[in-house]
Amino acid sequence: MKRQRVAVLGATGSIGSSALDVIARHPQQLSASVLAAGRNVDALVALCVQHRPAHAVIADPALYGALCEALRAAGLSTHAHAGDDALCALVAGDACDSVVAAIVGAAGLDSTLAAARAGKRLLLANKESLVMAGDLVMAAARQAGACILPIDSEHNALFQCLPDGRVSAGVERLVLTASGGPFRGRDRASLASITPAQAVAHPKWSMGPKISVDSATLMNKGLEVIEAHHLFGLGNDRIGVVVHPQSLVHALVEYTDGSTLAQLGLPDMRTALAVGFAWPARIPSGVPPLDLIAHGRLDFEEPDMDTFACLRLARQALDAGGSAPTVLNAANEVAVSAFLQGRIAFLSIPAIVESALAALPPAEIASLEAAREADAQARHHATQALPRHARA
Ligand SMILES: NC(=O)C1=CN([C@@H]2O[C@H](COP(=O)(O)OP(=O)(O)OC[C@H]3O[C@@H](n4cnc5c(N)ncnc54)[C@H](OP(=O)(O)O)[C@@H]3O)[C@@H](O)[C@H]2O)C=CC1
Ligand SMILES: CC(=O)[C@@H](O)[C@H](O)COP(=O)(O)O
Ligand SMILES: [Mn+2]
Repeated sequence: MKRQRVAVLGATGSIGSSALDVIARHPQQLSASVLAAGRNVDALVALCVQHRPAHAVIADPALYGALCEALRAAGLSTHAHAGDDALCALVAGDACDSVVAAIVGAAGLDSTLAAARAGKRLLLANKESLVMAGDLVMAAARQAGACILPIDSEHNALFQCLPDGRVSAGVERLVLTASGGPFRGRDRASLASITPAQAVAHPKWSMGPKISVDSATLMNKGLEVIEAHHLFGLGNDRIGVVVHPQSLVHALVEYTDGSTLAQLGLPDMRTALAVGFAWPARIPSGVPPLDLIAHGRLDFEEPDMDTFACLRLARQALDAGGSAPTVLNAANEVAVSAFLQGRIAFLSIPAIVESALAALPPAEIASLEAAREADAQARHHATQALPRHARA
């Protein structure tokens, strides 16, 4: 494996931390050459002290001075940058060979697209960019010859279970597993008083707050169905979801001959990241092997789409096509953020997403501008809806 210089976008987050852990295990093969974060200068500089990247990027331009000063105070020669344009230029330029796209939300779209357009090895965790503008990202990667390595655990699992990571003749169906989240088995009435702290307490995975809430509403699985559609080119009807509370089987591929191939492993994202860095080779990730005897059992059940309406809404958006998934994603981001701030109730999340989808008919997404416009309209609609859902 050639030594890769890696840009880690979202370095201060959960995926960023797992990626840096794997990189640090392989100093001969991997180095972190660019580290990027949103607003957390202290955490970013602490990572720079540890990993000595050539470049550090803070998204908020108002924090550029603070970043320069903190790097200087730490005695580092790391070059400071600020803003999305600077990040996209670094991602597309000679500073890195591969890019871990792990910024949370639609904020990750431009840098993901920049990596795809520049033909980089793209370790894609930021599922929202595919939901928002999947046709554009996939087309850009195809045109530039960028290799997309799915990092989302289910899609990484599918990639591993498919020959050459692609759907070809003989593949019948893809099946994503879902943990069911912290409220699996609960009825709708019991979800009315859920607090942010309860919603982010994922039973199996340690993740950032936004994706943790998405797992609790099952929106995460809905986003993942759309993500799988773009990555593997199959329709809604050939992408199944099965609840598997142990989170040990990450996804399955059903073949026409009756075979089902599955990928199993402990719920630790370092495995998917190691696959992304090394594929088609394999490198140690720090994750221990799965001891099936110790775990004892694997359970599977149907998802409850009446109680957890977000999965149903995401499937409807995929069927509606055009801007509907973009609207779904943007309205969900606004609603989840308001929920995390304690401004709206847990059950208002699907209500706000549903109302945005109903209010904004699907439009064609033929350009990045069209995706941005649909995203902005949905954010506006969802933001306007917040006062009607305000908690007493
Ligand atoms: N965590 C997981 O196990 C998994 C995550 N994913 C996906 O990976 C992505 C990251 O998730 P996760 O690591 O959990 O999230 P976290 O909340 O833990 O981390 C988010 C990262 O994004 C940065 N960030 C936030 N806003 C901006 C912005 N406007 N511009 C640039 N950077 C920004 C944050 O920087 P700062 O610290 O400065 O705010 C932080 O580094 C998401 O798309 C998620 O869906 C997919 C599968 C599994
Ligand atoms: C680790 C990962 O890939 C997450 O997306 C995970 O799938 C979340 O778990 P849920 O199955 O509860 O959504
Ligand atoms: Mn996932």
